[in-house]
Amino acid sequence: MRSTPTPLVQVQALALRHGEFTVQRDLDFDVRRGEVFVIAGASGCGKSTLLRHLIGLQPPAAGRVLLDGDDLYVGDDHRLAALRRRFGVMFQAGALWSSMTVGENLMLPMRLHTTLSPAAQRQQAQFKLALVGLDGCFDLEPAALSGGMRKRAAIARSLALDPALLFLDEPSAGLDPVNAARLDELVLKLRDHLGTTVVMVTHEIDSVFAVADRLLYLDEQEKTMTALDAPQTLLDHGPPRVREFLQRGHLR
Ligand SMILES: Nc1ncnc2c1ncn2[C@@H]1O[C@H](COP(=O)(O)OP(=O)(O)OP(=O)(O)O)[C@@H](O)[C@H]1O
Repeated sequence: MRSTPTPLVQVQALALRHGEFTVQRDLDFDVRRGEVFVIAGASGCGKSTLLRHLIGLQPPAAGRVLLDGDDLYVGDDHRLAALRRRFGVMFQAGALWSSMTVGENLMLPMRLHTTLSPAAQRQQAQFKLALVGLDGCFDLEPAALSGGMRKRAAIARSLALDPALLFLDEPSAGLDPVNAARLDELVLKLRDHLGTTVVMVTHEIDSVFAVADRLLYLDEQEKTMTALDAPQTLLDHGPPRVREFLQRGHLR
């Protein structure tokens, strides 16, 4: 009998609080290997707070977050740092160090966390830049890139250590439709060509339908998750507030 692999991320009875204020409670879900998993919901429902819990930045008020079966919040900072090296993160601002070239930005995590030679680091950085469609940008300053290019460079940097799991916070925020669509294509490329599992927060409904295998809906009024399924299934058969949320963008 074959045993099922442990889900990459397991969230169990998780409660999110800021001080006394409960943002969300009773969150129970798994992120499966190789899927694009989108976290969605109305503004202020707790998407960013959940993301912070998933990447080891905010210990839960209750419940657990497991990465590959390992509890993120058990043990010392050293252990947490080692667990965090297993995934990549691109924050909303997608900030790169402005004092370094794009290539140096990509090489920095390798310099800090690997034993690769400088030549190998350079080769890896160039490979990652090509992957996100930024060949030839290695020696540029980040300021010379457009907004969409900067986001893609930030994604390339989050891939520096070849993570199996990538967290993206609002990757297409502030981008025009063409660049937003390019970013969606990149997310699908990472999933389909590299087998990367992607957990993504987004407000963009078009993007949800373009990339999400499953969507987790955090309900602001119920203060818990009220849906987890494929976007089209939720559009057709989800709870009323989730259908309304998805229709708003989808019928534009
Ligand atoms: N550091 C904090 N201290 C206290 N309350 C906070 C803090 N950060 C967020 N909150 C509150 O927690 C709730 C959830 O915020 P969060 O930013 O996670 O929501 P969100 O769904 O990501 O919102 P948005 O879609 O607008 O980015 C909100 O009511 C917010 O005001």
